[in-house]
Amino acid sequence: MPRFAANLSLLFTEVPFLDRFAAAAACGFKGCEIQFPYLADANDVGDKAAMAGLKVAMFNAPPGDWAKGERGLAAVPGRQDEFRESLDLAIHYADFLDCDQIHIMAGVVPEEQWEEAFDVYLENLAYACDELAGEKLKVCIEPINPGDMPGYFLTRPDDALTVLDQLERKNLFILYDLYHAQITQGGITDFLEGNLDRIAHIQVAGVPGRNEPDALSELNYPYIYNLLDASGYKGWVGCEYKPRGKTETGLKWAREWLEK
Ligand SMILES: O=C(O)[C@@H](O)C(=O)CO
Ligand SMILES: [Mg+2]
Repeated sequence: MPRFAANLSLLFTEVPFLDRFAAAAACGFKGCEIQFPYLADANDVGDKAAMAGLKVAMFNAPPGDWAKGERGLAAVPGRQDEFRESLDLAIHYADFLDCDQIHIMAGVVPEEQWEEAFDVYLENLAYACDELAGEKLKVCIEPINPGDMPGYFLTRPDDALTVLDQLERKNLFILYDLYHAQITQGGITDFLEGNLDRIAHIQVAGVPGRNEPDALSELNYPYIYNLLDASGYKGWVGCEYKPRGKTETGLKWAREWLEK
C-alpha cells in the first residue's frame, strides 16, 4: 500500500501553514512534504509535524528569489557561493524537521548558457551530495515540465539519469514527479520498473490540470500504485496537486489508502 505524503504547500490551504499538519493528520495522512518551509521557524515546523504524528518526507532547498522568477540555484552560473550557503539553511531545517531527503532545484537558465550551466550543475550537485552525505541526507533532483516552469534547466527524467550516472554519488536520487514526467517524457511504468532503485521520492497529480490524481486523469494511478507495491517501493508518494475545491472534499480518491 503506498505511503501518501500530503503536500502542505498545495493542500489544506484553507488553514494557515502551521495548522495544516493537524488538518492532514485528521484526514489520515501519516506523512507530509513541504515545498519551502522557510517562512516558518524550523523548530515550530518540526514541532507541528511531530505533534501531528507526520513524517516530513521531503522539502526543497532554498530556491533563490522566487518572487523574481528564480527556481533554484544549482545550475545557475555565477551563483555558486549563494548555492553553497543555501545548503546550510536546508541542513538546519532537515535537522529540525527530521527529514532525510532534500530536493535541490536546478534553476531557470537561458538556453545560450546551458553548456556552462551543465558543468555548474554537476559541480554544485557533487558538492551538495558530499556535504549532505556527512549529515546522512539524500539529495534529490526533479525533472519539471517547461509548461509549468518555463526555462527550468532539468525537464526530462532521462536527463536526470544522465546526471546520476555522471556524478556516481550514493546519496543522489531522482524525485520522480509523475505529473511532470507524463508531460515531458511519458513511459511512466517503464521508467519506474527500470529505475526504482534510483528514485527516492514520487509525487502525483492529475494530468492534465494538476488536480486530484483521480479518474479524470489520463494516468491510471491505481495501476501505478499496485506496480509500486509489487516492485517493493519503500519511499513516499507526495500528493502535490491543486485541489479542485476543498482539500478534504477532494480526498475521495485516497479514501482506501488513508488510515482514519
Ligand atoms: O513539482 C513541483 O513543482 C515541485 O515538486 C517543486 O519542487 C518545485 O516547485
Ligand atoms: Mg513536484
